[in-house]
Amino acid sequence: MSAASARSLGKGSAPPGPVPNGKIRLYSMRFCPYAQRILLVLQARGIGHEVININLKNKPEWFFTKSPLGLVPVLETSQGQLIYESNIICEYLDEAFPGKKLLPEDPYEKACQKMTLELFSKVPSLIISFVRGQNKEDCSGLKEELRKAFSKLDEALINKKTTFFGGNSISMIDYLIWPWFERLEPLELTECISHTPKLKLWMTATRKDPIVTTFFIDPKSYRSFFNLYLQNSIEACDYGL
Ligand SMILES: N[C@@H](CCC(=O)N[C@@H](CSCC(=O)c1ccc([N+](=O)[O-])cc1)C(=O)NCC(=O)O)C(=O)O
Repeated sequence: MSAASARSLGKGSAPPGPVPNGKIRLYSMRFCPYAQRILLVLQARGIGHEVININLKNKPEWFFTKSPLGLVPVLETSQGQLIYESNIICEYLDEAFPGKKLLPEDPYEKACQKMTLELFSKVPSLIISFVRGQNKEDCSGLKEELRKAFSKLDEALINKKTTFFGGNSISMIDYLIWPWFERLEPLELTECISHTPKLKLWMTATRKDPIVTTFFIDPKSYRSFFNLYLQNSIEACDYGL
């Protein structure tokens, strides 16, 4: 369905042609947690797509015509429409394509998923600060902030009394937050979930989801990627290919 594992395009590459009819295109990067959200949703919804990986350390000149901030992920439709910001892309995909939705129809249940996303909202910046600060500074403050955010998510699961955040089957909110949980082990941050038993059970259940399994990357590859990324190596985005 896609070429999610293709080498990335960099400076000097030819701009890609229009998106074929009946397809949708994702501009991605293999180790990007935000882009992983989109891959999970595309796969879960069975949406035919293609993937173009972007070398974020050597961006093609044309990429800024697709993404005003030069960030992945970006979605492009066959009508040339461009959509960026991972939350917005996921909601668009869920609405634009027929079939069983990942977001609930019920307005209250939908609001609950958005509130859970708010509880999670500090986690990506805390984790990236930890990645950047590792080996250089005392990260105990960041870890404490992460533990607090994870406690809130644990409480949400306790109150809901379900395996997943939206009920007893996996749904949009689980896919939106999972990519950062996948990175806890390679970053040696699992101690930050030691006090959250329900969240740990959620992680185990989510890790077993066949779609999550399809896009799972092993801890060693993440570590190698992070090392190269922090050195600003132009090989980082293609690590392992
Ligand atoms: N709101 C946006 C954020 C998008 C974003 O920031 N994209 C990064 C790529 S992600 C940066 C990255 O590679 C990375 C790797 C690992 C981890 N982690 O383990 O937590 C976090 C981030 C980027 O393109 N960046 C390009 C650029 O900055 O020039 C959205 O929701 O779409």
